[in-house]
Amino acid sequence: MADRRLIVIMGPSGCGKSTVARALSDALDVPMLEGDDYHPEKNLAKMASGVPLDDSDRIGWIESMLKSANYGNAPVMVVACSALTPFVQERLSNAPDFDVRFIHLNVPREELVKRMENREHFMPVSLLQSQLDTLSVPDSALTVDGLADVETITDAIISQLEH
Ligand SMILES: Nc1ncnc2c1ncn2[C@@H]1O[C@H](COP(=O)(O)OP(=O)(O)O)[C@@H](O)[C@H]1O
Ligand SMILES: O=C(O)[C@H](O)[C@@H](O)[C@H](O)[C@H](O)COP(=O)(O)O
Repeated sequence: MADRRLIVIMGPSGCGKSTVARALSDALDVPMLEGDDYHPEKNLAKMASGVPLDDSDRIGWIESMLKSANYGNAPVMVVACSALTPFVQERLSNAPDFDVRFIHLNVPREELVKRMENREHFMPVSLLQSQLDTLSVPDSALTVDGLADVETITDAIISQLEH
C-alpha cells in the first residue's frame, strides 16, 4: 500500500466538492487541491460554452492535478474533483505513491440546480444533466449525504475514514 493518501471529494457540479474539500482540509490540517484550478483554458471555454468535456479533454487536466499533488510531500491531501468517469477514477487510483479514497457527495438534482443558479461559476446549469448522466460512482466510494450541513458532512467523512 502507498504511504500517501489522496482523499477525492467527487460528484457533479454543485454537490459541494469545493466547499466540503476546503472544510475537510481545514479540519484535518492538510493541503487541498481545487480541481477547477488545473483545467487548461480550452476546457474552461468548452464548458462555459455549454459543451461537456469528454475523457480526451480530461487527460491533461488530471495529469496536471496529479503533478501538483506529487510536487508536495504532504502525507494526506484533499482534492475537489468531479471524477465522473471510470477513466478519471482509474487514472487517480493508479497514481503511484497514493492510496486514493473517493468520497461521493449525494445531492438530489433539484438542489443541485438551486445551488448552481446561486453561484458565480464557469459551469452553466445546462450542463448539469450531462454531469448526472456521466457520473459513475465507483463501488469503493464512500457516499455521504450532501444535503447535510458542511460540518456534519465533514464529521461523517472523518469518522468513516477512521474505520
Ligand atoms: N452542504 C451544503 N449545504 C448547503 N449549501 C452548500 C453545501 N455545500 C455547498 N453548498 C453551496 O452550494 C454551492 C456549490 O458548492 P460548491 O462547493 O461550489 O460545489 P462543487 O464544487 O461541487 O461544484 C455553493 O454556493 C456552496 O456554498
Ligand atoms: O464543480 C463543478 O461545477 C464541476 O466539477 C467543474 O468545476 C469541473 O471542473 C468539471 O465538472 C470538470 O468536468 P467534468 O466533470 O465533466 O469532468
